[in-house]
Amino acid sequence: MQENAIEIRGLSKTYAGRGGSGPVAALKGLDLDIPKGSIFGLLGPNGAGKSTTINILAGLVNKSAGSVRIWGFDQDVNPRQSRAAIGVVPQELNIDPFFTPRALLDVQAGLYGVRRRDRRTDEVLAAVGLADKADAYARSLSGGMQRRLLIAKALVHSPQVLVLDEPTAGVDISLRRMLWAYVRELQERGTTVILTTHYLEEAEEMCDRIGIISKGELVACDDTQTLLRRLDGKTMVLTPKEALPDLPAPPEGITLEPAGDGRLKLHYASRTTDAEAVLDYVRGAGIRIADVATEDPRLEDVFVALTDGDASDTAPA
Ligand SMILES: Nc1ncnc2c1ncn2[C@@H]1O[C@H](COP(=O)(O)OP(=O)(O)OP(=O)(O)O)[C@@H](O)[C@H]1O
Repeated sequence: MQENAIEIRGLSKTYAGRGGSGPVAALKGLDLDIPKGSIFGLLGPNGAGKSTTINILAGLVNKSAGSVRIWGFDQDVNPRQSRAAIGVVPQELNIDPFFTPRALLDVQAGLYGVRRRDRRTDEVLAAVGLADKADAYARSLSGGMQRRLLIAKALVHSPQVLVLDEPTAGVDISLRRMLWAYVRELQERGTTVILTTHYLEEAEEMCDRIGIISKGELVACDDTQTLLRRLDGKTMVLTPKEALPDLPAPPEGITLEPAGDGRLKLHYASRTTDAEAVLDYVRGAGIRIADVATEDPRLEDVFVALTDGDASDTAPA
């Protein structure tokens, strides 16, 4: 049996330049497998190519080169089947204000050729908590409700793969919780979920597997736990009271970096090394502390680290 919900090979996209600027290579030969049944996080800094990838999956953007298989169907060979296998929730709230949720879902079901007797409008609306709004004008729905309606819209044709593009950007905590609970429920019922997010914590909490793209290329792709172990580097920045003495070699798990301005940076992995162990080493070295601060890796730092060579063991060839 086919193991992957999505198989992307050599995917490239070059946009014609906007406003007189030159062409933009948004994707440069992306290879990506997304296993069936997973909640997969597609991460990357602004402009990395996430939306381009998703829009190609959704059939909204034409690729320049490469191949895409969705649920085993090649987009070019079986466009109808591959399109039927995927539902995409866009970033923007683009709902016609004069439709009711029920009408909107009916139109969508029609577009996908779902027969009347097979329609699940009420079930889908109930699942996203909009049963009591089925006949209200969409313009009367709050932003959070509109987002849920977009998810319902992407689900009317019962796709095997659901893609959520930045689903929680600008969404309050309670709605975020609700969305995630629902995404988990979908996964339990067998749907493969792909989401893009800027929030590492969100990816950590939700995703079984994470792919990171940077400048149109995949720079890492791994199980979340494996990836996070590589990303949990912390830095303690220490300002000593006096000039630094000659330092003994640090214990395993701690590396030193003189900051050049008299301060000392100590890098360690918070999952394996306790901050207390770092401080013990500092005190043991006879350093008296005037000030101490810690730095967590930010997503941007992670990308820098991953593109600067140490990702070569997980980056695809
Ligand atoms: N229609 C377009 N025409 C020209 N260039 C585009 C177009 N759409 C995207 N780009 C460019 O392609 C690159 C990738 O953009 P894309 O939107 O896929 O990135 P992203 O990872 O989704 O970013 P973000 O996190 O900001 O949404 C960027 O340099 C962007 O400016």
